[in-house]
Amino acid sequence: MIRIEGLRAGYGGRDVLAGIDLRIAPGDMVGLLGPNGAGKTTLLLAATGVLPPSAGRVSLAGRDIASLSARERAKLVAVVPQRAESAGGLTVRTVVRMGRYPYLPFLGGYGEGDAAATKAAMTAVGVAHLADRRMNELSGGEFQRALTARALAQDARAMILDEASASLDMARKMELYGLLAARNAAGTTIVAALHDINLAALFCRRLIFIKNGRIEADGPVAAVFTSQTLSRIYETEILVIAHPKSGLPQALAVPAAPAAGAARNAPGGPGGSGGSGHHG
Ligand SMILES: Nc1ncnc2c1ncn2[C@@H]1O[C@H](COP(=O)(O)OP(=O)(O)OP(=O)(O)O)[C@@H](O)[C@H]1O
Repeated sequence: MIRIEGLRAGYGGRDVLAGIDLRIAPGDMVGLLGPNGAGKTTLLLAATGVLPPSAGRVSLAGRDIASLSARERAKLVAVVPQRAESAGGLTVRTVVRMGRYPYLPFLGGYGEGDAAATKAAMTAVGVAHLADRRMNELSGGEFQRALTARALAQDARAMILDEASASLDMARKMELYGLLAARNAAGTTIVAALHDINLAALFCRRLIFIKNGRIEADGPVAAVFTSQTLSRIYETEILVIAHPKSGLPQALAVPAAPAAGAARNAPGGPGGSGGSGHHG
């Protein structure tokens, strides 16, 4: 679905990506992980044709991205960007409906099918009740969900999400990734950059770790989500345990120095089981 060869890209003449080679198969669900400033957003911007590469090439569904029109590209890939665009005074419904533009007939307007797809997308991410609200009057999480609804309405073959869950609470994260997993089961390729490595381990099949503009680890969750790999990539001690319900790996960070709350909050400690918790 997405093929990246020798990709170098960056800003102001300085390359951030040091030559990335990557293939994402149709129907895969991939988590893109790595420390702050690693190059995840840069990779996604270059992979979607927003940031011109300084070297290498990107193809979508077998076609060079540079040869695709904006409409053709939009039918192949829908993007949920990390940086809040200025959607200003536009309503949520208007922004979500913009996802339908690749299907607009020549000189025609939006039809009933577009209205239905817009409504279905807003309902799916739980922003239907905000349809008439302006984008600049939304909370961070609502704003992110509106942009996700726009990408859903776009009904593209792949969805690329850059930190689309960053402002979401735990329940909304589960909802969003459950929704993405359902889309993926229906055939949509999903690539999501995120910092929540545990969320990635629960929902993605393949994890790609980027660090300093290079791929540091890449493989099925069970192969790469290990204490050794995570500790090396994030340069801090990380333990991996099995999720008690699903058995999937989950990470626990270990504070370098005893955490202030450790004694107080430990079972048996003054604030632990049996204690009332907050004393003064
Ligand atoms: N518009 C820009 N102009 C100049 N440098 C930039 C720009 N955007 C990003 N960078 C730099 O490029 C590098 C990679 O940034 P990028 O946003 O791709 O990282 P990231 O892995 O997505 O980080 P994060 O997890 O913090 O979002 C960083 O050093 C960053 O400072």
